[in-house]
Amino acid sequence: MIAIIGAGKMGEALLAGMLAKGHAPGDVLVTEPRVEHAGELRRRYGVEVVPAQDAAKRADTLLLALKPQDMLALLDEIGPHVGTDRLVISVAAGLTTAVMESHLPAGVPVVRAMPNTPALMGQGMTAVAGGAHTGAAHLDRAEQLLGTVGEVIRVGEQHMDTVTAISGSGPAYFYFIAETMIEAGVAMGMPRATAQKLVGQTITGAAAMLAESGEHPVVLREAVTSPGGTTAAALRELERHGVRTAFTDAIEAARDRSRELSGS
Ligand SMILES: NC(=O)C1=CN([C@@H]2O[C@H](COP(=O)(O)OP(=O)(O)OC[C@H]3O[C@@H](n4cnc5c(N)ncnc54)[C@H](O)[C@@H]3O)[C@@H](O)[C@H]2O)C=CC1
Ligand SMILES: O=C(O)[C@@H]1CCC=N1
Repeated sequence: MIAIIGAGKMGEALLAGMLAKGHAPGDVLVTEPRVEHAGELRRRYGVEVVPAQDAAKRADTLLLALKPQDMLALLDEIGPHVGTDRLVISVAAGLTTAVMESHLPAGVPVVRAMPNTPALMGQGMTAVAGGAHTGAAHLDRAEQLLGTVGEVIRVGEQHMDTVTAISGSGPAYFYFIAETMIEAGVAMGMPRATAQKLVGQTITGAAAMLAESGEHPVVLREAVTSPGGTTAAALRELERHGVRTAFTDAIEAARDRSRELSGS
């Protein structure tokens, strides 16, 4: 039995993705304190919504998807019901396995995972790192579970704040670019629906080329950039406005915020 504790944006994406990939609703418990949302989850997915302590007593794998700021109080609440035969997987940004372990009984295995919202479409990217009490079987279990909603890689925990900044937050950067491109088209007089279609399929096509060609993005970009043409004119403006530096600084800020959240 799996329990998803905290079914907000990320928890619900994982829930929906897992059910779509064949997990039976009867094998998944959910804890969600927002009463109205809990009712919606019951109706939409046919899962049982229970208090956190019940979820902790009944499930062998606990997938924690609360905000980092709420996590330690939750661990203190469920800790007495979590034995060393369970697996705790947290997707919270920043929180280290060591901090979480210190709020659970000694020896409870904790995996720190960082998924992203495309998990909802079975296209997630998740990185996992083990803590002091996780063995190969625990990481295999986490990888198998999160692998139902996309790809999984294992990293050393020292890389998890960088993972969070790149792939955890990453979808938002692409949505930001998409939004900006759509607005540019609209500003030039194009109907919004047309701009949205052009941008959506351009991102999908570019992503497919990147994924399937195996080429470095620089090579793919050069193939778009005709000598003396439109792309060169556009890229010159992006460089003039420091967009490359802005992205690097943005990703560093996300990494630093993730580190700060470890003290939640
Ligand atoms: N949104 C995203 O793209 C990603 C989020 N995460 C992580 O997922 C976690 C949740 O983030 P979001 O889903 O964005 O936030 P959210 O605010 O949408 O979801 C948090 C959920 O936890 C529930 N909750 C609050 N207290 C609770 C308690 N005591 N017991 C059970 N549930 C409780 C809330 O009602 C809410 O539904 C965070 O730790 C975040 O770092 C990780 C990867 C990506
Ligand atoms: O914004 C956040 O803090 C979470 C973690 C990664 C994506 N969303």
